[in-house]
Amino acid sequence: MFHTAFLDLPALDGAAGTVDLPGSKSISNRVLLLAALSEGTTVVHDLLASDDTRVMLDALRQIGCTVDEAGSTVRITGLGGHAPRSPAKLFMGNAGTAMRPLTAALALLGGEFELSGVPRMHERPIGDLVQALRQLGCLIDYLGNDGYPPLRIAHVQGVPSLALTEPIRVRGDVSSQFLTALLMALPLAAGTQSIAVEVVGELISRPYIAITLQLLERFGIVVEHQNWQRFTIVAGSRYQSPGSVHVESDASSASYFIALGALTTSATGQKGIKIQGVGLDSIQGDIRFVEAARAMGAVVTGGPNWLQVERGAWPLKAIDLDCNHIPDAAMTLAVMALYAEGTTTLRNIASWRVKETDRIAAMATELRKLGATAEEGADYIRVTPPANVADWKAASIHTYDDHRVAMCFSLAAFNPARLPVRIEDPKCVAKTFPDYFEALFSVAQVETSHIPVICIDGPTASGKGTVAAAVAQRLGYRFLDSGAMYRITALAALRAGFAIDADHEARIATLAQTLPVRFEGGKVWLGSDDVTEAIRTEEAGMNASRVSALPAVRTALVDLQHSFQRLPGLVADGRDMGTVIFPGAPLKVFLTANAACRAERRYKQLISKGFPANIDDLRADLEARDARDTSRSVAPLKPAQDALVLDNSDLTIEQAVEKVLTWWQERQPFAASAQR
Ligand SMILES: Nc1ncnc2c1ncn2[C@@H]1O[C@H](COP(=O)(O)OP(=O)(O)OP(=O)(O)O)[C@@H](O)[C@H]1O
Ligand SMILES: Nc1ccn([C@H]2C[C@H](O)[C@@H](COP(=O)(O)O)O2)c(=O)n1
Repeated sequence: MFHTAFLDLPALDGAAGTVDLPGSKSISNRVLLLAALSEGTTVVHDLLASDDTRVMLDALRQIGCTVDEAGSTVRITGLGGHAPRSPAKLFMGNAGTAMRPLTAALALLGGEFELSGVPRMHERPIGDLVQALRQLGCLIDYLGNDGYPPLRIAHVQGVPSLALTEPIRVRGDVSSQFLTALLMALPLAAGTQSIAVEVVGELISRPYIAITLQLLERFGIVVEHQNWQRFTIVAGSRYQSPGSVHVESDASSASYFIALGALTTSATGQKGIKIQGVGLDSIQGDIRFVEAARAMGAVVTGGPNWLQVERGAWPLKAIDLDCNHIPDAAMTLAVMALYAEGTTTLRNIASWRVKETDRIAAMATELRKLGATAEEGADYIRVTPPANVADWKAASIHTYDDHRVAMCFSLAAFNPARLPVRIEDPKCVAKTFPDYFEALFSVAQVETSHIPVICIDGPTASGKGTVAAAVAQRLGYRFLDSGAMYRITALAALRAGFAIDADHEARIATLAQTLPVRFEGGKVWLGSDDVTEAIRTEEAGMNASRVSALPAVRTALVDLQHSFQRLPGLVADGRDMGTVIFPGAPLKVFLTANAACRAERRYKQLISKGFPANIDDLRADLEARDARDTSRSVAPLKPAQDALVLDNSDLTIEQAVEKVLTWWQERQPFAASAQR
């Protein structure tokens, strides 16, 4: 996951390949709650690991369920008729799929609970559910504003006596989660009598209710319904664990990759995008996004657990669609509309206004930043793409702590104007798809020379490794420590019994070409040996300097260094990054510091690691190393012609990092809007 303040996506050319999607959020949280209410142990396979499932799991532990996690498999031993542990304060984050059903279940189970969330959760309505529960006889207080969380459930005496003879009435036109919450909780009270729930107003997002009914059935609860307006929980209903449940992949998450298949082709001739984990027979309503994508031109085929998507009509066809049945996935259509001929209208999406953010306003605002025309109404959005290629703009997309805004706007990186797109706060995707951008990059195609590189070259101990690593971390870019390649080569050569000299040049070069080197978890591996420490000694640095003067060795290491230039970008540190390895890099920094300063830094560095050191010897060594590195015949250490020189003798590390980031920022087309 990218924890950076923003993530810059360079213009992407195409996409092809296979993606495995994470589990469905809707199914995951429903299954967790049903398992918690059941008797016995349920093993849940392929559970989504995300912010929303995390808050549900934490809450279930707090109320007394046993929860054992092993990767994506979770074993839950439910309450099975026992009282939940109380009192308890439960934090629900921004997870509507946890807040609403838990409120209903705990209100019926009895006990004292406070349920709260992030500030946005406290703006998301829950009044209609609370009203329905109060109608039943549950005691629930608002702790902030009426109609909104945080809430207090106040059944100190345990299970409340409930008024079940009359049908329970609940509004269906604000959020279908209110009805889902009641349907999942009411079987707790349906021992001797049937319980009826009547929907007031039109039921929105009906497919989500269908998921609820299907999962209830798997847990032994039969619910009959008449025309989706009246639901009856049959008397004698009891939650029974099915033993194990597999969570299918998230159909809403699939929408980004279905869109990707529809709007891209592959330079390598591969055919489209294959999506694994969810198929045309999915129980999730958002699978009907496939119909909308087909209407826009996508060619979609599929089987029980997979989808294959290829570009069909191009440009895409504009559509006018009632999206009530696919409220979440429909956001992806708004971005696909950027690639359509004409105006796309998405209707009946009033629920967008009470989701993680006001999604209608958010989508309209951000689409306009890209150069599109976006008109918003109370329950619709109308999108007309930029009139010409030249009308596209490089935008910094604000994401409103809304995972879907972040994910669907990543698709704007395929714009015909070849402009980069900045996604602010990319970690918001953690709500449902923590590794979304990694999955996107695994199938996205871009000519390597278009992947941005920042080069930081300079003499030894100037701080370039430290600064380069920090810049890479701030941008979410990969990091290449090219000096490590030479250090490892020297070590491997000595271990193979080769002296580091011209006589052994060819053999060392052959060795370098096939180095079994891996950089993993902050460690450097040579085959199965952890050489992290061994390559960091002063002696190893001097040997690296010697080996790096052999032209054939330099040539042998070129491909390995180039292989680091991958999405979303690279920061490379060394001696010849800007002059030889990445001569087209848009930013080249030559980082220096005076010799006294560098010797002192190295001295402190070694002493802090417990290595003995002498500052005069260190200075003599680094000057000798500088002399060899600058005077060798191939790729000598020197600033590239277009490099910016930064003497950081009097700068702190953070100041040097900020300077490089400022230079980088000045080169970005969306510099101004990123300052928000
Ligand atoms: N601006 C700075 N102020 C103070 N200390 C710094 C500064 N920059 C780097 N250092 C410290 O100097 C030491 C050497 O830095 P670093 O290892 O990044 O240098 P380098 O140029 O990559 O060296 P080499 O080429 O030998 O690998 C580190 O301990 C680092 O924390
Ligand atoms: N791009 C590079 C990187 C390193 N070297 C050589 C010269 C250095 O003295 C030696 C060790 O580098 P360090 O880890 O200290 O950065 O490797 C080079 O020639 N070209």
